[in-house]
Amino acid sequence: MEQEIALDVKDLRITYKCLKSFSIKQSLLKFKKAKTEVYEAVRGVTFSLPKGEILGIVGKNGSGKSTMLRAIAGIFSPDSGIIDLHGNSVSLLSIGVGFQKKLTGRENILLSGMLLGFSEEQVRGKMDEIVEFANLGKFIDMPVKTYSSGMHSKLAFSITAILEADIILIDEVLSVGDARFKKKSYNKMKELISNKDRTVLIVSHSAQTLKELCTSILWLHDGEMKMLGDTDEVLAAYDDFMSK
Ligand SMILES: Nc1ncnc2c1ncn2[C@@H]1O[C@H](COP(=O)(O)OP(=O)(O)OP(=O)(O)O)[C@@H](O)[C@H]1O
Repeated sequence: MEQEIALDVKDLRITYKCLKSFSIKQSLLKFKKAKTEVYEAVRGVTFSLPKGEILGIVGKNGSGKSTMLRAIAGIFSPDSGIIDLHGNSVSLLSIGVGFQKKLTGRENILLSGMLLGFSEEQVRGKMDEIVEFANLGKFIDMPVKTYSSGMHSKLAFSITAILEADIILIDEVLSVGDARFKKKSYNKMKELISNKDRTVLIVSHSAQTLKELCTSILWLHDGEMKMLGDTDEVLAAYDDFMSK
């Protein structure tokens, strides 16, 4: 029987446009416009992920891992290429992804949940479970700007983990939080992954985590695909490359 595909990524290209460093004084004097510099962070990435697979993504710093996950999550559009979610819901678990700082944790749960595509009723129905998992005490009713980075990621993790999208994107988040939360989130992650209908993409620098969780690995290098395949094989080649 043919495997059902959860996610197709075809010839994905993502560029960042930044202002070239220039002197404001000079450009004002010469009436020159600041030039933009284009940087291709993801170049021609193509893969298909069957439903239920857990794909690990490795690559040295700056190789395009987070950029690719953010595009798959729909946070920004690629310059070209196709991301086909085959009708699946997707959510990104990442430390850097923003909450509304002036709103409380509880208000952010509602907002984030609805941004993920859940109805207000669905999010309210899961509210107590999310609040309990996040275990932030009185901080849950305080503005997120008062949170430490660990508390921030606890809230982010709890929202994504309890609301359970079809495709979950995890960006290095398992390595943050205090020891107790780390263990709890790791176990929750394993529980989520054990659902055969759920498809997961995990960016991590921990070979041990990837070995334990993943069914295959994609290695990105300078925005391009260097290798895609069996977990042990790709991790061994990557380890060899990084230790040179
Ligand atoms: N907002 C941005 N503007 C300009 N360039 C950016 C921006 N964000 C990332 N980049 C560049 O794009 C490239 C890919 O960055 P990305 O964060 O996707 O890499 P990564 O593989 O996730 O790295 P890391 O392992 O350090 O988290 C890097 O060279 C980075 O400097």
